[in-house]
Amino acid sequence: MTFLEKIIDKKKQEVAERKLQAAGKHTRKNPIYSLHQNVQAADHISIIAEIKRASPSKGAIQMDVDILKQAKQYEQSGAAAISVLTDESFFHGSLDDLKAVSEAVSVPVLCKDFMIDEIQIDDAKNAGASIILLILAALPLERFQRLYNYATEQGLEVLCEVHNADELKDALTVNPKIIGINNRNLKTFEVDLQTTAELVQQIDKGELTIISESGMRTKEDAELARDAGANTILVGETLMRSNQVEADMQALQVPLSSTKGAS
Ligand SMILES: O=P(O)(O)OC[C@@H](O)[C@@H](O)c1c[nH]c2ccccc12
Repeated sequence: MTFLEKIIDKKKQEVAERKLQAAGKHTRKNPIYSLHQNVQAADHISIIAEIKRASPSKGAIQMDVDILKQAKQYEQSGAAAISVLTDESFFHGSLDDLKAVSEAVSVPVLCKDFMIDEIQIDDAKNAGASIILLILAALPLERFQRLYNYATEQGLEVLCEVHNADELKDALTVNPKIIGINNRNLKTFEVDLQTTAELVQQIDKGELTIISESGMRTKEDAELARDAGANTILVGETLMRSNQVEADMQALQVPLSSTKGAS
């Protein structure tokens, strides 16, 4: 069984238990913000900065992080959105984290979880998310399409995450505005930044938000993503371990017009 399969099995149990509880009260306090608009307006690579205490591939990253302090630093450093891991069992996050962050900042917040059911989308919206994640590797095509439509009907943006050409082809069936290319294979945890370059070629970019996700550490990595054709990067571990978040984010926000070939 791959890790992704283990996570999805557990998620199915959690969703079944969740459905036995009463519907969540509508306690959302913040408006919905648009990542896509932020990205289109920027003249540099946009950053989705992630709050991630731990992960199955890395174990503990920063368990005792002050998430509000971290989120505000991300916002002040120009984050186009903030990603909050909400999975409890494998990533030590929660919807309470997402709610706290959403109420503390004025940028869109991405609910980073393994979505398999509409009820998770309702809960994410209720907690303050502006964007949800749908992972093609974790969903049959028809389920992906339904969840995509459901989330957009709720006014949320959807990050459609792919890792190979087949998943990309499936994602494109919904005409997504936001495509994330995960450089980390969620089945093997291997990271290869070339994944972005290989898959971007197969997208008619137009006005899409194209995110290179995972394994971003340096300015050179951001330049590689940009030169491949991405306009956004999603950065977790590097920023969680950084003791100079603002400087690191500055360095990663490389200008969008590549200077390649200029004399
Ligand atoms: O910490 P990194 O290598 O910067 O990666 C961030 C992000 O891409 C990663 O957390 C991620 C990408 N897709 C996911 C799906 C589920 C959980 C986590 C993820």
